[in-house]
Amino acid sequence: MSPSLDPALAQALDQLALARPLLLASDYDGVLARLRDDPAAAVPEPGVGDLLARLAAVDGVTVALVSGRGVADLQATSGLTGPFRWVGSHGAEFDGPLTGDLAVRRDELAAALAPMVEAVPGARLEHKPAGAAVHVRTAADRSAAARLLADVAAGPGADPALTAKPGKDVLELAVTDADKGSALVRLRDELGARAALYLGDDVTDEDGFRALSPDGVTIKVGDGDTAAAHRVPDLDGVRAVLERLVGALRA
Ligand SMILES: O=P(O)(O)OC[C@H]1O[C@H](O[C@H]2O[C@H](CO)[C@@H](O)[C@H](O)[C@H]2O)[C@H](O)[C@@H](O)[C@@H]1O
Repeated sequence: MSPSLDPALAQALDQLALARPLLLASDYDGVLARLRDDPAAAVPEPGVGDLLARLAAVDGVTVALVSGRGVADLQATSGLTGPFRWVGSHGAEFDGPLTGDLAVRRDELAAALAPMVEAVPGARLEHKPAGAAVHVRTAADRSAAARLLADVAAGPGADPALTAKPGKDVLELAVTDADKGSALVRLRDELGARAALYLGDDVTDEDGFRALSPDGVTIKVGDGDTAAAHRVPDLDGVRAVLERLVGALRA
């Protein structure tokens, strides 16, 4: 059974459910899927895909997945197939895959990062559509892991043409300045949404929380400072939010 929600959040969700058009947006890793050592193993929590599909089937409701992952990776890893809006690469993939003109800078960036990552056992370089991410979750030497992230930030990451996207055991450098906040506002405006919700757990989700404040229902998953108006402790709390919305929308 899902945990009960804070009364203020429950009331905000019930109120939100009355609005049309309505945008329901969520981050993926750490929100809909538990964090794993292997990013390819981060599949949705049981039942979450069904809840999202039920919400997306309601007239006037759009469900959007807004992730740091590339859209192709997000679709393949999640296995989700609902009629969702897919926004990937922290907002850089909005209308489909990125065009080729960014590819050269992205590939040069990955080439510069590769020897730094190879020098730290367990660290991993992820090649992404709009940049490259240095992952240290599986680096056993935590000092070396922290040093690598600091060196990446101070070295290649100091290039003003790049945007740093810090996250959980990861530092991504992106060749665009897209962010989740701008993507959410664009989506909300395109839909003419009268109300919007965003669920997120990580640093890059704060752009989304700030962009939808003060009117949106913004929900931080887990601990830490946040600009979100509400909080749930974990992924069971996320399921409780989705279930509450399904009930309120009678989806
Ligand atoms: O914006 P999100 O949907 O939260 O995506 C953020 C990054 O998620 C992935 O990395 C994170 O999750 C992995 C799987 O649990 C974990 O191994 C890693 O330590 C986390 O940082 C993904 O690999 C990145 O591309 C996303 O940017």
